[in-house]
Amino acid sequence: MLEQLKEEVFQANLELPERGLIKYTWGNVSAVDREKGLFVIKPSGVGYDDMQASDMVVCDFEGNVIEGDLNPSSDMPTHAVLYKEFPEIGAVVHTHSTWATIWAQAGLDVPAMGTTHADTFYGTVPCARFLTQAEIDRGYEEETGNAIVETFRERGIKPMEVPGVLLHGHGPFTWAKDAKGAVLNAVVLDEVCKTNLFARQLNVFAEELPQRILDKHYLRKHGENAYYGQKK
Ligand SMILES: O=C(CO)[C@@H](O)[C@H](O)COP(=O)(O)O
Repeated sequence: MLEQLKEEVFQANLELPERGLIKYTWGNVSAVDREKGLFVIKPSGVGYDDMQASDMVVCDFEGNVIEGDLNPSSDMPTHAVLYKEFPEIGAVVHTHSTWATIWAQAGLDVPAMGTTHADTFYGTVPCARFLTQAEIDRGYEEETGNAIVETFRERGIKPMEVPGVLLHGHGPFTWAKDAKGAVLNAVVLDEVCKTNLFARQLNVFAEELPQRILDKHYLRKHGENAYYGQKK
C-alpha cells in the first residue's frame, strides 16, 4: 500500500542527516495521501542508515497504524493532528535541528529579519507554548499538535504562508505541499534561526524586515504572479 509515497517519505527522511538537521534519530518526516485519508511516516527509533522504504509506517488521521511491522514515530499523533487541522498541507517534518532548537528553548518567536526568511515564511514563525499537565495526561504528542493549531488560529497565521512553528522547550515542525518542500522549509527555518541569533549578537537593535521587503520576497515566490525560482 502507498509504495510510491513510502519511497518519497523514505528519501525525505534520508535528507534530514544529509542536510545536517538531525543527530541520531531526532527527526521524522511524513507525507499524506488525502484521497485515502492516510499518511506515511518514519518508524520510531530506527536509524536512517538502518531503514528502507518498506519500513515506513502507514497511519490514519486518528493515529491508528494501518500497515507496518514497526512502530510509527513517537510524534505520529502530532503529524496526524496537523493533517486533520491544516487540510492544505501534504507533508510534515519534525527535527531537533540545533539553531531552531536554541530559539525553541529560549521560547522565542523567529522574526523575519532577512530575505532568506521572507522567501519562505510570510512573517514571524511562532513559538507555541508549553503544554499543561492536563494536556500531557491526555496525550502528549496529540496535544502538541493541538498547541500548534491553537497558536496559528489565535494569532491568525495561515499555515501555508508560515509553514513552520517552534514548540517551547522542544524544537521545530515544518510542513509543505510535499515531503521535499517540508524538508526545505526545515532547512530554511534552522538557517534563519542561526543568522538571526548572530545578527542580534552583532547588533542588539537589529530590525525586522520592513513589510515592503517581506512582501516583495515572499510574493515574488509564492504570490499569484510568482516568478522567482520558477522553471520555464
Ligand atoms: O521529539 C522527540 C523526542 O523529544 C522525537 O522526535 C524523537 O527525537 C524522535 O522520535 P522517533 O521518531 O524516533 O519516535
